[in-house]
Amino acid sequence: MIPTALPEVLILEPKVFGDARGFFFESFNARDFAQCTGLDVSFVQDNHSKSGKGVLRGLHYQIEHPQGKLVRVTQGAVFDVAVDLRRSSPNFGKWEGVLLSENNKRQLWIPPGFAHGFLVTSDSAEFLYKTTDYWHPEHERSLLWNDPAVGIEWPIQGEPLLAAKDSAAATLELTEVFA
Ligand SMILES: Cc1cn([C@H]2C[C@H](O)[C@@H](COP(=O)(O)OP(=O)(O)O[C@H]3O[C@@H](C)C(=O)[C@@H](O)[C@H]3O)O2)c(=O)[nH]c1=O
Repeated sequence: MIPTALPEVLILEPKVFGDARGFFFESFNARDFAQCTGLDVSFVQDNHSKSGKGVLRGLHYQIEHPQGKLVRVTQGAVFDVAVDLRRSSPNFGKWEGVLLSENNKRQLWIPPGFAHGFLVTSDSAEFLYKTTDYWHPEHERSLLWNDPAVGIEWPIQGEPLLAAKDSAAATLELTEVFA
């Protein structure tokens, strides 16, 4: 496990077994996850998306039923970002960005209370993640990806491809946050 600048956001690197056939690794093991993170969480939903180069999804969170997310990339590469939205946190409004790719096989743990998003930096990317709570569309919120008050340094020149809801997302000043 590799810590990040945001102490609750963790990078996990699975042990990959390569041989003449290809590779094998345990992409999730509940006992190892609990042991190496010290967390007692259970995952209830798995999601899978595919996106083209320059697509930016996020920055998403649920203001009620907040989800912890364990995210990874099985094809291509993304710049994955978490933003601490807990007002009481010393890191409120701070972000962390990590390259996740099919090659490095890194996984990122994003706890409840954080917004999450990613930018596809390869021609396309398949993105898989586990969540600790179910999707509650009525509680979904989007933080504006390029809010200067957050200042995420996205590795992009020009404009990303966004969903309408993400183009119209709220800034940190105006969005609902966690206590
Ligand atoms: C998130 C979600 C969406 N959907 C549906 C709703 C919609 O018709 C379609 C696409 O949804 P979205 O546009 O919200 O997909 P997307 O923009 O990929 O949303 C995801 O973004 C990343 C960054 C996250 O962190 C996730 O939690 C999630 O918010 O899928 C579900 O059925 N279940 C779900 O859990």
